[in-house]
Amino acid sequence: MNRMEFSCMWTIFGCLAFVRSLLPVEIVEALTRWLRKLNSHLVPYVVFEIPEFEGSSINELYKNVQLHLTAKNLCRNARKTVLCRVKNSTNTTSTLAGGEGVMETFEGAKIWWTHAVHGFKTSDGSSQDHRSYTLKIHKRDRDRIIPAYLDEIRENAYNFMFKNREMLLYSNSKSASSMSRHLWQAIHFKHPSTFDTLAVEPSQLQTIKTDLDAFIAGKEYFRRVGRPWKRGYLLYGPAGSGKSSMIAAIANYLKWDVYDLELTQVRSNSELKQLLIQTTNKSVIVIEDIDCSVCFAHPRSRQPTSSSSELSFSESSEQGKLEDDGGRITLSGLLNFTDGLWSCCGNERILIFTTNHVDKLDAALLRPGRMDLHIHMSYCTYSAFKTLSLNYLTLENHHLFPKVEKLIRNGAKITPAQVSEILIQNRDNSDDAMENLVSFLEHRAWSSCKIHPNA
Ligand SMILES: Nc1ncnc2c1ncn2[C@@H]1O[C@H](COP(=O)(O)OP(=O)(O)OP(=O)(O)O)[C@@H](O)[C@H]1O
Repeated sequence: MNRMEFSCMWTIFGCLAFVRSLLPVEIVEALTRWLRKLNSHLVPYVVFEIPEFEGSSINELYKNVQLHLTAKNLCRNARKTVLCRVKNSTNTTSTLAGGEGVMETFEGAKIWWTHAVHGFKTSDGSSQDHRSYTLKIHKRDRDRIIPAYLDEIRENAYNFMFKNREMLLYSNSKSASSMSRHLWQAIHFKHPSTFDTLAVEPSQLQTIKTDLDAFIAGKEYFRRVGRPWKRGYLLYGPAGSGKSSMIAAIANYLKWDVYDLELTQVRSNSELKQLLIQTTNKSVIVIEDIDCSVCFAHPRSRQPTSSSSELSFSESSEQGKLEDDGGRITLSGLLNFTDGLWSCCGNERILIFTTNHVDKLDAALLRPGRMDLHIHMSYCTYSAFKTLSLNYLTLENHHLFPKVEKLIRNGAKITPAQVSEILIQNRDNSDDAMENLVSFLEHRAWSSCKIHPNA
């Protein structure tokens, strides 16, 4: 703008102010209303600014927007992005660079995002950045969209954070409960087992994945049918069939924390209730070897035990009457833990029981609603063996594969743990690994008298 234009502009402003002072207030107000209408007709958008800081505190919404855009991978459409890594994450993510913009649609409305970064000097002379996002939306969509859209942003940001943070493994040790009101102690959970490393039948794996996916997507469904949003799995099978590995794979798949509940350390039903209350949403609660922790087997025929590691009762829970054993946990306490009123104190929890002896468990514990999915972790099948040989030896084929298949199909029992041990010991020589495995299987077949090794 040159000097001439500048002085013209000031002359116009001056004239307008003069005219305004001459007009009656009613006319000024009517004119203002009319000008606003004209403006809204000519510029049909509203713009919201979301600064990084509100005073000296961080504006959570700014962070949420950043994570939301990253989570939805919207930045891929921008010309320039900033690469970063969320704390405790191994994933690299991208966010919008300053001056960049992207567009998304939400419930039919178009929403434009721009990221602004302005450098400025602080009073002590140092330079800092002022960052903000601006959201532009059509005026007609504002009231319809904004509240739900902000909720969506918050939820996406939370889920993204959750997926990228470090997972925790909690345990209820006695020292934890005696020292503080916190009944759980946590360490970082870094188990390497995933659905890709697990050697189980592909169809079984698919069933579990489908069930998990349906569960986590089922918030509205569970609410509509009036059921607490939780799921119970029973993993059963011989020692070394991969029950613990499956739990770790489930937790890694969901990226949920794991609460490893040691029942023998729990002193009463009320402590069990407290432990449940102190678990967080989106967590896997595990009770391993349930048959060894609590004396459930054939309840009516059992005598109460005084052993501190075994908990006793005298009647089946479904009939209602259980022994009041003066402060220790009972079957009814455990059943309440799994599906009583207190079990609904949070959301999105998966409860997993494991046992090597499913036949020893009380039917009350196994019924649907408590244990919704019964997962049989079996001895190693041929396809499970192939997964292990690929994972441990990168071996897709070998002239001894048909022999292994025949031995396994004819009933030679070997657990995935035993197979992996043989493969890991011979990981530098796949021929040795296969020969050792075959002789192990032959020995198994021979000792179980199912087949003769030379058959
Ligand atoms: N199905 C499997 N797939 C891949 N690896 C397995 C599998 N089963 C066992 N393993 C290997 O064997 C080891 C022991 O298995 P895991 O502890 O999961 O078995 P488990 O059934 O829980 O045994 P237990 O009943 O004795 O607790 C694992 O660390 C893993 O390396």
